[in-house]
Amino acid sequence: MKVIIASDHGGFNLKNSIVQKLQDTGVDITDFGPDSNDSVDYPDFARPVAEKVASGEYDRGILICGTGIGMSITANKVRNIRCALVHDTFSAKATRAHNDSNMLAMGERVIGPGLADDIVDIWLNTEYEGGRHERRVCKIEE
Ligand SMILES: O=C(CO)[C@H](O)[C@H](O)[C@H](O)COP(=O)(O)O
Repeated sequence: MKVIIASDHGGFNLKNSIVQKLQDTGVDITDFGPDSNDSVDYPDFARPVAEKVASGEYDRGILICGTGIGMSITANKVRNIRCALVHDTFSAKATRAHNDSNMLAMGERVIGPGLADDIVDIWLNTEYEGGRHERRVCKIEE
């Protein structure tokens, strides 16, 4: 699975710690940036990353800002993106199983790195259940 990640300045430290963790566990992770915690505008990172996931260049995308909200709002404007804003492990599992989410957004100012690592691990490793959920996901795309 090919994964791409980006942040703004508000999510810079959490992004780096997630990149390190995923690299250590052998995940194919691409860091889209930024490379410093200088102030940047989250749509400038969310949109291109969402487009790379929507095009199939990457299988999944992870976006981190201060709250995750601006990133998720932006990503969900790209067709075929289902970006879930998640700050708990139950939702991480549910959004993969039920929504087939292909992007994950989190806020560095909301949760700590330990919980974020657990969320990422669950989100990357939970399969979509299909079945009754397929009809609903299709309606989102329509
Ligand atoms: O988009 C956001 C809120 O929905 C993010 O939390 C941003 O990181 C935040 O707005 C950035 O705020 P700052 O005061 O410029 O650091």
